[in-house]
Amino acid sequence: MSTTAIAPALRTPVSLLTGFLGSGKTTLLGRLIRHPGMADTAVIINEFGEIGLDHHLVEAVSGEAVLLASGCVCCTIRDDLAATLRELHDKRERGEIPAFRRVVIETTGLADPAPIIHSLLKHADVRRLYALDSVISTIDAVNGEAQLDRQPESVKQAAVADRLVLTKTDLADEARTGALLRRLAQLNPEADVVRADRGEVDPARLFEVGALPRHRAAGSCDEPEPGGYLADAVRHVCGPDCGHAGRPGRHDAGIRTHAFRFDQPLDWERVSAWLGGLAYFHGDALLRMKGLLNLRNESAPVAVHAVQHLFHDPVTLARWPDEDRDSRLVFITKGLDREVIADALALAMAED
Ligand SMILES: Nc1nc2c(ncn2[C@@H]2O[C@H](COP(=O)(O)OP(=O)(O)OP(=O)(O)O)[C@@H](O)[C@H]2O)c(=O)[nH]1
Repeated sequence: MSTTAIAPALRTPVSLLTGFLGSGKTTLLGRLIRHPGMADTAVIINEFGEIGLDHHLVEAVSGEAVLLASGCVCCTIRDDLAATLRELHDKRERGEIPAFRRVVIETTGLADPAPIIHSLLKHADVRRLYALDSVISTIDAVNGEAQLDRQPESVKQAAVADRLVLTKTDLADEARTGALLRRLAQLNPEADVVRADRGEVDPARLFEVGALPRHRAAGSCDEPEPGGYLADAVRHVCGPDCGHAGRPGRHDAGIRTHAFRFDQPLDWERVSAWLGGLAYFHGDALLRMKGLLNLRNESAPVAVHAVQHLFHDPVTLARWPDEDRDSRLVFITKGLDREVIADALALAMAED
C-alpha cells in the first residue's frame, strides 16, 4: 500500500450504522444499497453470534469481499477493522473490486460505537484514506424505550448518532412513538430524526453530512491513542475474550448466544410454535433471534426474526446464499439458558 497522503477531499467517506439488536440496521442497509445513488458503496458487516447471517440477509453473498447485484461491495470483518479498510482500499487501487465511493460499516447490535468512532478518527492509516461522514443509529419504535431502560449500549448508540432512524413505526402506536421521540430528544437533541418504513428512506438524509466535528469534540473520542487501538476497538466489539463474540465475557456476563442448526427440512407450524412461544413467554430475556430456515415444501429459504416479544413475519428470500441447506438460528439472550430454548423446541416438535 502506498503511504502517500491523500487530500482530505479525496478521502473516502465512511458512515457507521449502529443501533440495538434487531432495530432494523440490515433492513435499512438492504434498501439503501439498492438506491441508485448508493450503487458505489462498500459495506462492511460485523456480526454477533457463532453463525453470521446478516450478510446473507442483505443479499445472497458469502466470502471476504463480494460484489452484490446492486453493484456494491460487501465484506465481513475478519480480524480488525483497520485491516479490512486498508484491504478494501488496496483492492480498489488494484482494480480488483469496483471503485466504491463510500463505505458503510454496520456494527453489531451490542456494539459500543464510541471506540469505533474513535478509531476511525484517530487511527493514522484509516484517517489517511477515509473520512468519517455520519453516524446513523436505528431505533426500534416498538422496543426502543425498554432497550434504553435496560441496555446501556443502546443509550450510547443513540447518544453518539448524527441521524436517528426510527424504525417499525408501522407496528407502534403514536403514543409509544411520541414518548420515545421525547426521550431521544433529551438524550441527543442535536441528532436529526428520520422515520424509515421497513428501511425506506432517502439516502440524502443520512449521508454526506459533513466532517463531524461533534465526534471530534466528544470526550470518548479524544482519549490518547494506545498502539493498535483500532484492533482493540474491534476486539471490543467482537473479539476472542469478549462477551460479544458469543461466549460469556467481561462486558456483560449475562448475554449469551445460542446457535441451532438442523440438517433436515423443518415444519413451519412447529417452528413457529417454538419461536412464537419463546417470544411470548421469554421475550424479556430474548434480545434477538434470527434464522434462515429450510422448510418442508419450500424451495427458497425463509428468514425469521424476533426482537424481545416481537416475532416478525417470516420473509421468503429469493435464493439460498450458498450450498449450505441447513436451517440455522441464532438466539442472543440475557438470562435465558440454552436448555429453555431446547426444551421449548422439544415440546413444539412433540406436540400434535
Ligand atoms: N414492520 C416492520 N418491520 C421492520 C422494520 N424494520 C425492520 N423490520 C424487521 O425487524 C426485524 C429485524 O430487522 P433487522 O434489519 O434484521 O435488524 P438488525 O438491526 O439488522 O438486527 P441485528 O443485526 O441482529 O442487530 C426483521 O424481521 C425486519 O424485517 C419496519 O420499519 N417495520
